[in-house]
Amino acid sequence: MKVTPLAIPDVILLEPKVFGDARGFFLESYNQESFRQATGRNLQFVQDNHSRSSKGVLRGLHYQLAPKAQGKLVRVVSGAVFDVAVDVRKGSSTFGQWVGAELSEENHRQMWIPPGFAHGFVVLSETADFLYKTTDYYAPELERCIAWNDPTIGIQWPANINPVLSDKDRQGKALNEAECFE
Ligand SMILES: Cc1cn([C@H]2C[C@H](O)[C@@H](COP(=O)(O)OP(=O)(O)O[C@H]3O[C@H](C)C(=O)[C@H](O)[C@H]3O)O2)c(=O)[nH]c1=O
Repeated sequence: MKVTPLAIPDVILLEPKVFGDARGFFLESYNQESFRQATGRNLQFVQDNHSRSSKGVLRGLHYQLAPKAQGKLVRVVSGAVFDVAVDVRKGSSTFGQWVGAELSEENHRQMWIPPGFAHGFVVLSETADFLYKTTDYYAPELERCIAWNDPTIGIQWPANINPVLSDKDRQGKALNEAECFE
C-alpha cells in the first residue's frame, strides 16, 4: 500500500495495491495491520457508511465533538469526488488549514481523516458512491457543520462548482463561530 501524508501530515492518503487480471481487479479495501503500519494507529472502526450523490453535491464540512469525535477512512467506489479535511483543533499549529485530494473509482485512493478534522467532499462525476468507516458511532447531537466556503479557511474547491447543499450544510457556521476541539 502506498502511504502519503498530506500537507497536514495527520491526514494520510492511502493507495492499496490493485491486483488486475483479465477478470478485472482485486484489492484489500481495509486491512487492520496494514492500516496500523500506515498510520501508527491501532483503531477499531465501528460503523460503515455509504452515500450516493449526484454531480455538484457538496456534503460537509462535518465533524462530531468529543466524546464522539470520529476518525474516518473514506473512499469512492464509483465516480469521483474532491475530498477535503480541515483541522478544527484549536491547539494545532495547522488550525483552520485544509488539505484535499481527488478520490475516485479509478485511482482507488483512500483518505484517513483523524478525529479533530471537519470533512467534506464535492462530487465531480455524474454520480459518486462514497464509502467510509468511522471510529465512533453517529451522534447527531454532537455533530457540527462548518461552511464549505468559509473565506478564513479558503478551500480551493474545483473551479466552477455550483454546489448542491442540504439545508443543514447551507447553515454551516464560520470557523470563528464554530465549536472546535481544544
Ligand atoms: C452521517 C449519518 C447520517 N445518518 C442519517 C441522518 C439523516 O437522516 C441522513 C442523512 O444524513 P446527513 O445529511 O447528515 O448525511 P451527510 O451529509 O452525508 O453527512 C455525512 O457527510 C460528511 C461528508 C461526513 O463526513 C459525515 O460522515 C456525515 O456528516 O442519514 C445516519 O443514520 N447515520 C450517520 O452516520
